[in-house]
Parts: sequence; C-alpha cells; structure tokens
Amino acid sequence: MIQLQKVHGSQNKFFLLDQTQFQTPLSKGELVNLTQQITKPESGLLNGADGLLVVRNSDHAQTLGKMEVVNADGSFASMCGNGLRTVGRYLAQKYHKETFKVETIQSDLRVSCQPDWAQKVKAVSVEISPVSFAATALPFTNLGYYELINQEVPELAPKLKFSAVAVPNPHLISFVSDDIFKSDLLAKLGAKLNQKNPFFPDGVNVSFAQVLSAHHLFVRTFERGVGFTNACGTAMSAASLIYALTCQSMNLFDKLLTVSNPGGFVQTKVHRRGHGYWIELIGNATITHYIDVAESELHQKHPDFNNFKVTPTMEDEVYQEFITTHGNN
Ligand SMILES: N[C@@H](CCC[C@H](N)C(=O)O)C(=O)O
Repeated sequence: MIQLQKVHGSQNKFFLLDQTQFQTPLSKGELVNLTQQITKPESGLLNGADGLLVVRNSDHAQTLGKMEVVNADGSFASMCGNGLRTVGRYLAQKYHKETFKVETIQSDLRVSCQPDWAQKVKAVSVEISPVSFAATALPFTNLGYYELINQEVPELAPKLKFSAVAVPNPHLISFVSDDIFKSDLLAKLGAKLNQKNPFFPDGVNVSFAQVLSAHHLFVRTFERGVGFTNACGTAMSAASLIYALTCQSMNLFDKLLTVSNPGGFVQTKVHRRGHGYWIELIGNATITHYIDVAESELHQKHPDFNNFKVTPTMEDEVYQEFITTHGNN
C-alpha cells in the first residue's frame, strides 16, 4: 500500500506523494496523468487541489529528499514555497530532524521546523532562492527591458507598475490600488499571460499586492498552471522582495513582514546575500488527510477513487479556527 497525504500551506492545497514507497515508481507520464485526475475541483479526489508534490531520495549533501512540483494542468514548476513547507514537515517527521535541506530543481534549500503557531498548527520556515531579475531567467521578451522593477508596462496594463522576478519560478507583481485589486484585471491578465502570448512564452504567476501597513502586505495570485489560488508562497516571497527594494528608505531587509492572502497569512524576511537576495518564508504546514491506496491503483489511467481509503486528520478544522481568531488581513 502507498500512503498519500492531502496538505496545505495557507490553503494552497496539494497531494503529497513519496515515490520512495513504490516498488515501481510512477513514470513522468503517470505522474502527470495522476495529477490531472486527482486535482480536478469537481471530479477529483477530495475536491481536488492545486497540484502534486512528489518526494524522492536525494544524494546531495545535507538534504533529506528531493521535491518536484506538478501543477494541476500537468506542467512542472521549478519551485513551490507553500509546498516546500509541507514537504519539509513530511521529511522532518520521516527522518526525525528539525533542520535540513531539500533538493529542488535549481538548488538545495534550507528548511527548519518552527514552534507550532497553535496546538496542531505546525509551522515551517523555508528558504526561497535563487533570485534573478534577468529577462532570460523568467523568461520575458518584447517588453523593451532586460529587467523589470517597478516600471510602467502599457503592453500589460495602462498606468500600473510591474516587477518581474524569478525565485526561481517566474513572478509578475504589481502593487495596486483598492479599485484595481477588486476589479477583474488580475483574472484577465493572468489568463492572457498564461496562454500563447508575445511577452511570457512559458507563462508567469501574476500577483496583485497591497500595502496594509508598514510591515503587512496582502497578495492575491493567478498561478501559472492552476488559475486563482488561495495563496502562492513564492509570490508572497517575491512581493516582499519587491516591497523591500522599492521602499529602501523603510529599511525592510531582515525585518519580519506579514503577508496575508485569501487562505490565511505567512511571514517573510527578505535578506541580502552577496550581490543578491534570498527570502525566508514561514507559515503553516497542515496535513488534512491521509490516503491509503494500492500501488497498482496509482498506475491506472483512470484510478477509481472508491478504492482510496481516506482518513481525515482534523488539522484543517483547527487551522480554520486559528485563522478566524487571528484573521487573514
Ligand atoms: N503555489 C506555489 C507555486 C506553484 C508553482 C507555480 N504554479 C508555477 O508554475 O510556477 C507556491 O506556493 O510557491
């Protein structure tokens, strides 16, 4: 039998699958198919999710495992901040360690277990890096810039200022007014830049941010490969970095910021490293269900969800209560 988990970070929901449990690990095609089957909002497993987090062994120094991220549409992402916290919790429990690294597509990232935010609200801190502003890293083209930091880009939307940053997955961020935040512009821009378009050939995660107070942001994200999500950890990290860079006089580096989102909130700290930056992302890592299923079922083109034994944990109920008490904005 194989045990899957259903997990979330700020209600950015995933299934987590440890490939080391398998006698015959799922092939790339099988992982894509499984992700597309189980993440569908209506007909998927447990009302679907935003993607699948795949755990594998790693032979890199100080790492406890490797994380791969499959978006709901079957595309692969180079990073996932909310997902890495839940993979961090999974590996911490598996190997009884509190501080370690996890291999991701571009780099080995630090993970450290934090004191619980409340009883049964586990918290984990993860490193978000490497950071690049280069047009070639996202990539973006035809916008007349090699880097985009707080620039007006009429090709994308009139009057708004945009920043583009890879952390290392690609993000386009704009700090916007209340009117724009409440409008349908994010839905339109997110959809436009995640289909064939002349500017972001690989698509891009698009976020609108607002400053609620000096150390408090709100970020809403239209995710590449997913659509609207309750929260995107790398987007909140990227928005924190852009905020620190564009408000240098506030000296926000190394300071704790709170970033609220429709699914809760996280904390971030933006750090300098040499000539570059990295971001610390701290937030909940919640297991909502354990799911036991025969290995053979997961190799099926159309797995039968009646054969999946689902055990809820009650952690989500506690998380919801925590968010109701502490608010998300
Ligand atoms: N929700 C994630 C990001 C997932 C990847 C993204 N959809 C992409 O394709 O880059 C996060 O918490 O960072």
